[in-house]
Amino acid sequence: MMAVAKDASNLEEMAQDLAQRASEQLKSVFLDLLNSGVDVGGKLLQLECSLSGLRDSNGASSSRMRIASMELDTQVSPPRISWSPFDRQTALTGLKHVPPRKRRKLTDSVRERAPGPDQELNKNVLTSQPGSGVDTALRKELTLHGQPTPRSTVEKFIDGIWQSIYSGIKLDPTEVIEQWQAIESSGQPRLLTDTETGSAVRSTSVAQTDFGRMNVLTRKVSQTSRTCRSLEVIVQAHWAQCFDDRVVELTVSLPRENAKKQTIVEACMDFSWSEKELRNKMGVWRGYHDIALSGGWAALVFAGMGLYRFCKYRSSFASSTFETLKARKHRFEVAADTLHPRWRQLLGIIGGPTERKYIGHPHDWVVASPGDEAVPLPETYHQWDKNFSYTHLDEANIDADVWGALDPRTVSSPPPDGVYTCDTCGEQQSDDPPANHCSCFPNLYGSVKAGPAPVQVFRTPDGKNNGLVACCTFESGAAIGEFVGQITSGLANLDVMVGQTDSTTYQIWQGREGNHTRFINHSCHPNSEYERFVWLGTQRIVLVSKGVRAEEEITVDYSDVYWQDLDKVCLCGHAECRYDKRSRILPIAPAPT
Ligand SMILES: C[S@@+](CC[C@H](N)C(=O)[O-])C[C@H]1O[C@@H](n2cnc3c(N)ncnc32)[C@H](O)[C@@H]1O
Repeated sequence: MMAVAKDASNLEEMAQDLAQRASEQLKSVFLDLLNSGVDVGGKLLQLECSLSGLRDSNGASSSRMRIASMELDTQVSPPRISWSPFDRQTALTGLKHVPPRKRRKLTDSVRERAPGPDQELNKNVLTSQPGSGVDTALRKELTLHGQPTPRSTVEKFIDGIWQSIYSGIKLDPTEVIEQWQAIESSGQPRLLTDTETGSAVRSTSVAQTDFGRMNVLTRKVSQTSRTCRSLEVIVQAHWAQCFDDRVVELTVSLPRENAKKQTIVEACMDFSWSEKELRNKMGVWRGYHDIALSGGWAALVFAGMGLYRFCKYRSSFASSTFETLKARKHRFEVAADTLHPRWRQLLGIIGGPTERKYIGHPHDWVVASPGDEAVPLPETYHQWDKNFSYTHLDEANIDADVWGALDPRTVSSPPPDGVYTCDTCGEQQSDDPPANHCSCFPNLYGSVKAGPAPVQVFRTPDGKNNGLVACCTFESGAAIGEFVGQITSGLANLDVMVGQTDSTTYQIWQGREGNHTRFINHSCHPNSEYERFVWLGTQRIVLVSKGVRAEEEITVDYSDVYWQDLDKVCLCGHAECRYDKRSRILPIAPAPT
């Protein structure tokens, strides 16, 4: 496959687009070849797509760029197809160098069953003592499980929806109204400060500078523009439905073809467009309509930048695409309703329902089987505890009855100069982002908070009750969350994490309060692991991805210590499961605590 670009500035965008489409087609070319029965003589075949630019931005002729490549190895049985994705860095500038990074990984047990009265509390699973089973983990940023992760166009489209729902930009129609009122009252565009709109004001003096004010204005205009764009696609999708309704209306007195023609003429008159222009737009708007119909309005409203292209080229418009979107409809709605409480008001413009369906914290809802509505979290524990409730915490809660004013996780007293240094990277740590230079887990510590982790509590189909599913990819080395709960001691016969510093042993219990890490199930082949980390002199337990794909269940190894005295069967389903054959087979996992 060869494509030619006239202008080098378009090359990269064109390459990305072609790479996406080519990668989907190359595989079927190879599969056709194999199915046709052609004898390729036990060879290694390579199929490559490249893009050539006639000249670069300086007018010089530019070289060929490899955008996709696939290998067919017929030396093995069955033949193996491997794929190299388009990588901008590789294609344009050579391989990006990612420096290895030292990490403290917990190689021993992480979760424990709190010992009963006859057991000793002596399993020091988390310890900051040197030489205690700590080793180094290297960060792999570009791969998952060491493999490139090809994503189909539909998967990328869905990724875009999740990223937009979880991005810091709130989709809120009141922003548009406030901006409009400000323009009306002063007769010209005016900067609304955060105080005027009731939002949190940044405490630093930067907020008072021209730059700070410009940041606020730019954010507001971006938000406004995004909201208007959402209104636009809602209206256009609804227009496609109204078009069909009008055709049906006219069909009462006209043959169907004539009715359609007349509807087009009516629309061309109102839009002042030629029929060709209208048909072009109609194709795209019908795409918006089909997305809203299958994935719900949230799928359309939060679709990322690729929406127009997705609907214009329609290369993925197959029934399977719409089934895929339909299966995620309620998942999108749970996230959209809880993170953007006012987004449904946008539907008011077409007379659609504006009432929120899912109220509360994103993890107050358990997403269920594809197509089913989400259920309130407490309901999923009623069979064990009719009064179940769960409080979502951002920070650990220290049990004052046990510890008083002391935080047992403290590993060092405040340095005389007040400056904490990271044990891992050696850089200065601070809760004040401009003063912080440690970027070990930037989504958890020291940076401006990026919002909640893109994960959902889901109903497992195999008897583990709930679990945690990733909405977006977590690259290997990325933090999924801190193990947050009640910092206590002396609990018995409950699931706890045991932590230990040089001087103290403590328990973290997530039974009634904590965060999303509480819902993570065990697997004998997990895709995440716990690492200990010290932030501002306090020990933290961080769940770190080993390469979690979007839509995959997040799992961790609870360890032998957890399972050894437990009368439970492991339901992880892995071929090398260590605890699937226990003395007693239970139909459903006992009450998670
Ligand atoms: C921390 S909770 C995990 C979330 C839990 N599934 C829930 O619904 O709340 C730990 C409990 O989940 C269940 N569980 C986790 N992993 C499991 C596995 N691989 N096999 C069986 N049960 C598991 C056990 O009941 C365990 O006590």
